[in-house]
Amino acid sequence: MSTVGNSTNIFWHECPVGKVDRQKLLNQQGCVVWITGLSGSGKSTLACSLGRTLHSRGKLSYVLDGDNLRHGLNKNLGFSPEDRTENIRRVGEVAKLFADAGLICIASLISPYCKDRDACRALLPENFFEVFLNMPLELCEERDPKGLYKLARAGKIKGFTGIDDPYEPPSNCEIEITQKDGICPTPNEMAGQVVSYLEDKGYLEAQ
Ligand SMILES: Nc1ncnc2c1ncn2[C@@H]1O[C@H](COP(=O)(O)OS(=O)(=O)O)[C@@H](OP(=O)(O)O)[C@H]1O
Ligand SMILES: Nc1ncnc2c1ncn2[C@@H]1O[C@H](COP(=O)(O)OP(=O)(O)O)[C@@H](O)[C@H]1O
Repeated sequence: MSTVGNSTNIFWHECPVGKVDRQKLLNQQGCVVWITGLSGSGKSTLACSLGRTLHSRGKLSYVLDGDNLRHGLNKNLGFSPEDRTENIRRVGEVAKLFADAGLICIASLISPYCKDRDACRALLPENFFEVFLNMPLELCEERDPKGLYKLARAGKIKGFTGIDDPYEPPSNCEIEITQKDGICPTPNEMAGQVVSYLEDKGYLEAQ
């Protein structure tokens, strides 16, 4: 019997079919690929390209996209530091469940604070891979596909990441994607970098 947070008198139930059984079924290993970066850095593009590449190789993945989750699970959260922390905490817990289900879970959120990303990593230390989409603010702002940077510069959105809210770059990420000679890798190339990493680590086959 345990007490966890505000939950008292609770019990953990084990099921006879476990993560290893599910991984055998899927011929892959469950993990979390956590993509962090500024708005407009290409997180959703990479997440979709990675999902497509894995799918074409017969690997089961699922994308948890920050913007999308804010339409449902996280619709009661805004962009204050406390709400962003709660947003990341919830997605970290959901990602952990997907990884336990045996899936390659691709989480794609700005996740601007190191401590929040580190807390997610601590939920599954062996199977958490942080991908830093390290694109310059100038490029993200030039892309501005939703016009949000323009609104933030005009003071019409307050607390916008990179403008008047901080983005803390990771110091311990597994994969960093950057421009080379001022050129951004294509979505396919970005996905390829992540797939190669997963393949080298043996995640694309059962244990
Ligand atoms: N103030 C502010 N700052 C940053 N982003 C903002 C803000 N307001 C709205 N948006 C839109 O919300 C998307 C980011 O949601 P996330 O859940 O990834 O953010 S966070 O991780 O909680 O910081 C982000 O999507 P992406 O552009 O895909 O990153 C924006 O479309
Ligand atoms: N590797 C890339 N090369 C060229 N354009 C890109 C690349 N990745 C993303 N983009 C473009 O940049 C914009 C922002 O990408 P998006 O994936 O929506 O970023 P984020 O999810 O980080 O906000 C989109 O218009 C997208 O088509």
